[in-house]
Amino acid sequence: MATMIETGAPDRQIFSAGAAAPIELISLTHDYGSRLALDHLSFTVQPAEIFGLLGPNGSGKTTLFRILSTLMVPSGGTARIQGFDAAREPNKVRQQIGVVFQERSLDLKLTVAENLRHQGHLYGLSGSLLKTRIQDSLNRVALADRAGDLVETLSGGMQRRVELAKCLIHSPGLLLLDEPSTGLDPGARRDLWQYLRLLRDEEGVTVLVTTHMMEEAEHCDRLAILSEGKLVALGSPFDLKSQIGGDVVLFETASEETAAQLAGKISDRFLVTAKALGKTVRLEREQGHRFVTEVVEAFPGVVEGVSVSKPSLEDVFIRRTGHRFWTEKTTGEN
Ligand SMILES: Nc1ncnc2c1ncn2[C@@H]1O[C@H](COP(=O)(O)OP(=O)(O)OP(=O)(O)O)[C@@H](O)[C@H]1O
Repeated sequence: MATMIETGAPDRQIFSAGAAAPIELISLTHDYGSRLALDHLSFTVQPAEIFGLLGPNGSGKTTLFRILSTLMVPSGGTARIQGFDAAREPNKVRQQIGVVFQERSLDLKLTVAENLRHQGHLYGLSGSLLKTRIQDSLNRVALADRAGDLVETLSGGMQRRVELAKCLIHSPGLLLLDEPSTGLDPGARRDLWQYLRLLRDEEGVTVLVTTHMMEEAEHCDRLAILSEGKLVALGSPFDLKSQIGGDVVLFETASEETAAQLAGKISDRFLVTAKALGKTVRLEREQGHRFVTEVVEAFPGVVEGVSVSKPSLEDVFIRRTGHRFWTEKTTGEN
């Protein structure tokens, strides 16, 4: 994946030269009364990249998604889509985007083609042009042979692909997908990502996905990681993880108090930054396995469990925010 990003990115940048960015956020802010949901977000999404918005519950993904899809006007700052202001020029923006919401938007009692036909009519398409677009859209998601079937007879994964075909009917350059893998089994997820990559590679479509799943975020070319409405990290999954040196080492202890004490002792003795997260002590270190032995020998009887691993996106989140991606209240959802 990393190699593909490295070789693909320069081409995409050449492709983007001179054109308006698919998405440009300038100090974008939104509050719901006293609650600040988006806090001065600024970043740009490049043409023909799959861009992920990753964040835990309440980080602001849905709020941003609703602003980009013109369902909501931000309280401050600017969101531009292909150069158009999402708040001031919503109709122009809608022509540029295809949106797939989490909730199903298909009519189960109609056929696949009928669903697409209705969508085409909403965009002013008709006659032979609409017919061609329906055919093309279904070809793109490998469902042309199911055009005449009732949607209710398709599997969940196929229905998700019809949603994708539906949002492609007016040939948008930018797709906005809200938690696209929700409810899909692993095989259907793989298929979905394969179609997104095809759209990116063969048609230069830009894709923005929101997700709270690390494994899904790993598929993206670049990510914006949000926490409490703030941008805490921006970059490719590979680069973000590379910024964390060595291994991530976790020591489990019996209590939060023990973890806090152990973190202090490890920091003092070994001159590393060890942090207590609940009952766990976390640190980053080259040669993690060797270091584990040193710590266990130095502080006998305190460590109840150990893990050593390569940095993950969760580690990036912890490094940038100082807390876990999933708090005690939300664990179990991931
Ligand atoms: N209609 C609303 N009224 C008041 N506060 C809201 C409203 N919608 C969202 N919020 C608050 O704004 C913040 C961001 O919420 P948002 O739904 O954008 O997060 P999210 O990242 O999409 O979360 P999730 O993954 O749970 O969908 C949260 O603190 C949430 O409680």
